[in-house]
Amino acid sequence: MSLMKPNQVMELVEAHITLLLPAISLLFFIFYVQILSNPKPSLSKTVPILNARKGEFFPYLRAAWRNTLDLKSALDLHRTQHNGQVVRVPIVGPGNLVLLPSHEAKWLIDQPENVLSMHQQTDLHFQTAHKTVYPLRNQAHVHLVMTKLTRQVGNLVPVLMEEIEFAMPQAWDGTTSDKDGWQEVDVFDTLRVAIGQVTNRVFLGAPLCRNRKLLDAGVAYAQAIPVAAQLISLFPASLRWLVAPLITMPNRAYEKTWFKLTLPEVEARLRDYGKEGQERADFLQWSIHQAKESGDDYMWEPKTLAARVLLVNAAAVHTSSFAITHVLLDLVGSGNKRGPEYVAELRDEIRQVLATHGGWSKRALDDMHKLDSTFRESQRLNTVLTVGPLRIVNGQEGVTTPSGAHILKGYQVGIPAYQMHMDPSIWGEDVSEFRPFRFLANTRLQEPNDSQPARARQPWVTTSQEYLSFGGGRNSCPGRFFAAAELKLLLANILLNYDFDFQEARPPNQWFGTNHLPP
Ligand code: HEM
Repeated sequence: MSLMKPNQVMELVEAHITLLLPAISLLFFIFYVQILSNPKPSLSKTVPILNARKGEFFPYLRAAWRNTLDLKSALDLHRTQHNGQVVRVPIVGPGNLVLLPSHEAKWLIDQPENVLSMHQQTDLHFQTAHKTVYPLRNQAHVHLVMTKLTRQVGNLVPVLMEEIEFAMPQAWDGTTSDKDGWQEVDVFDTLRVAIGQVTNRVFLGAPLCRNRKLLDAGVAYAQAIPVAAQLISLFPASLRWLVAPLITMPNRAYEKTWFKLTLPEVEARLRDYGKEGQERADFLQWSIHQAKESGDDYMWEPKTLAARVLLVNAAAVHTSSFAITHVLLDLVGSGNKRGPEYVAELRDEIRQVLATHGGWSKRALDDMHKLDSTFRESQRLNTVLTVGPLRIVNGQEGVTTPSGAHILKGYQVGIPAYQMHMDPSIWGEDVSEFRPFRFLANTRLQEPNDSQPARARQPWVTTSQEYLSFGGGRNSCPGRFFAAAELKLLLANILLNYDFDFQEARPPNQWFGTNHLPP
């Protein structure tokens, strides 16, 4: 996933303009040649190209241009012109992408790694072989998120709430109120700092999690990874080793800042490891323990440990900042009638559940069904996964999909997740409306003669072949249980402490390539 807002891409580009300018004309040339050379022609003969127009010069290149600028319309074409069948999608970013019919989602997410590989896709997408990220040599952090962090969510609730109560008055400090007492806030820019702080309370502990330079370096790193990866992937494979050290210079700089600020803490923890009373309950400490148990010296190195936290930080902070931004825009943009009703219902639920449970706890969060449904609905409409889950065909002989398409080894396959989330036959005729309580019990509107039993409530973290915001199958987002707890606590805090100037509509999202981002 490339997770940057276009204005942030511009800021990054401006910051490195001296490096980029000399390369830009060369890049265009290489991109042109790469596209025209069409590395795997045998597939394109049998599989139509999405958005290519008959009789046009350079159809592949022009389709790539159109798909990159407006993937949303291209996905509509997939449904209307190609009847949702297998198509090839030239686009800047993923490259060599083949879109499968929505009904093959289950087949896709059920495939084992040796048939369709998620990890090869991540490596290719982020060009990890060219050191866009610090070389960690294994995926131990994914395992730790999936097991230790997820199991600890209940114990972390009080710490998360404490940090939220500390972070929010700083994020929305009220110093720029207008004469009526309202304060206009840039939701994304202010809440990404709060999310970074709260997340790192659990990753690194206090007071380090409140260091603004550290938070900024973490966010800048998360932005630099996909930018560098995309630049590198414009070059032919044989030239990448040459250009990558230049392109990844910003990544090295952010790592350096992160190391400077975190290594003293990491080294102190390593010195104190095993001493009585020094055990901390955070991701860094769990990583140290994991490294010790592994017996692998490289995992035990201070830089490896610090970089592991940095990488999980990159996976966690951006996605969660988008989610909180979207849900607030959805609520506040629900209009002057419905908006206050939704907020009042949510506040009632939060207060009632808190009274029943005597305060914040995991069980209290689990009982806030309306709050949970609000996030699930907002992420249905605003999924970061527009096409996906993406996997790379791994088998030597390629793979044959249930509908009979043979896809060659090395191609990426994905499902039109956004289209699936907007399909009226799944969600009902009001599919494009934000209905925060859609996911309470009896999700599917029950027709009078419907023989199907009504569905049980689906919590936000439940992935399925129809709901793909957190990906799907065994590789779906391992951080979703933590993310859901953190974000629900944050939204509850905001709802209980702030009022909103409701709007008749929310500002539209931005699309660039496969990115689907808040305004
Ligand atoms: C609302 C917030 C979040 C969203 C929407 C989100 C979404 C996703 C998606 C779509 C994927 C790819 C799954 C696939 O291809 O099937 C993913 C992977 C991942 N996410 Fe999240 N994520 C969120 C929060 C987090 C948090 C808080 C963490 C860490 C604590 C995290 C850690 C990861 C990791 C490590 C992976 C890669 C897993 C692997 O390599 O197997 N995510 N996430």
